[in-house]
Amino acid sequence: MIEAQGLTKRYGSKTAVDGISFTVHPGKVTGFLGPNGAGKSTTMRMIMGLDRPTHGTVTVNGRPYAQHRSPLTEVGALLEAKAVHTGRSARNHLRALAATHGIPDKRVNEVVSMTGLDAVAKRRVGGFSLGMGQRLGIAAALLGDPRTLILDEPVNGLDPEGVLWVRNLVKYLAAEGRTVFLSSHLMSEMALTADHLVVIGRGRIIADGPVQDVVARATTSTVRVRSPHATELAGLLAGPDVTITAVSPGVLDVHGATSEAVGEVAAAGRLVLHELTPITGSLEDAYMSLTQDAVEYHSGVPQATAPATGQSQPTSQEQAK
Ligand SMILES: Nc1ncnc2c1ncn2[C@@H]1O[C@H](COP(=O)(O)OP(=O)(O)OP(=O)(O)O)[C@@H](O)[C@H]1O
Repeated sequence: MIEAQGLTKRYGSKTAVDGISFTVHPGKVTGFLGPNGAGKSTTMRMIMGLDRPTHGTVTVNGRPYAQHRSPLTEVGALLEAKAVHTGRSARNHLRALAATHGIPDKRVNEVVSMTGLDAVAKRRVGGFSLGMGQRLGIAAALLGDPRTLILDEPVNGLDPEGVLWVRNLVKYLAAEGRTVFLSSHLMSEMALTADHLVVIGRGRIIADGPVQDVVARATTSTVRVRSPHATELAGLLAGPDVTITAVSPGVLDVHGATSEAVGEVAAAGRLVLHELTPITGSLEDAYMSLTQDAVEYHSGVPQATAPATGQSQPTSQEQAK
């Protein structure tokens, strides 16, 4: 478990983290989201005792990181994937790390296999690709078989197979009862991986809750309905809280009514429906809406005239979660 209370970090006049309080619970994957410069890495560094809070406290498994006798068995972290001795082989890098923490060599072989590094374990780390470096960083984080894992952008640079591997790995580790806290800018991936979200912007908490709640609160849901009697149906559905948009001939988007209500109105009016689909916003929609006032570094690229980015629900992947 990770518990932050009034956690604050100032660098000179810049407040990177501004009095945040949150708890990361075991048994779940908690995603840590926020725009560039929001304070995610600074928060993770404070959790790991690498930066001292200006105010407030943060504990891992009940104590500040530095007070753990055997920190590697408590917390494993991937903060800077390339922070390794580039002349060493991957296996020797892990062996050196294991030796200084009293971890047996056997565990090195286990994490090498777990992270798919068997074939390259003898190669010098200096020649590793970004993705291989990420795998090595994750192997190092797992070395102490820790109860808590902190992963800053673990899928950065990984190929699709690697992204899937990280997703399955962190879900497995959480299902074992571990605490998993990870950041990513890939919303679609986070939607598939995380159970819970902490969203920060300009150093402050913007949202903290189960993924579905965060998405539901920050997006509007729509019911897509297709009927040969669309005009008549629109007339029956009309009301002060209901907005109806004609998408194309015979297709309506209804805001302000549930799919059950739309279906019942259609049945009462004896109107045939060819489609009745609840459409919820995506995590990306929610994230954009939540962080719109917290983005410090705006790009100057004009927005594409995108259709509604909402997605049908539930998808087979979501059902499989
Ligand atoms: N050592 C430092 N000295 C001065 N300012 C810093 C330092 N580290 C971070 N900052 C500033 O603190 C703010 C938060 O940075 P941080 O790296 O924690 O953000 P982040 O959410 O991890 O961003 P990103 O998504 O880009 O990695 C930024 O404005 C950054 O410039």
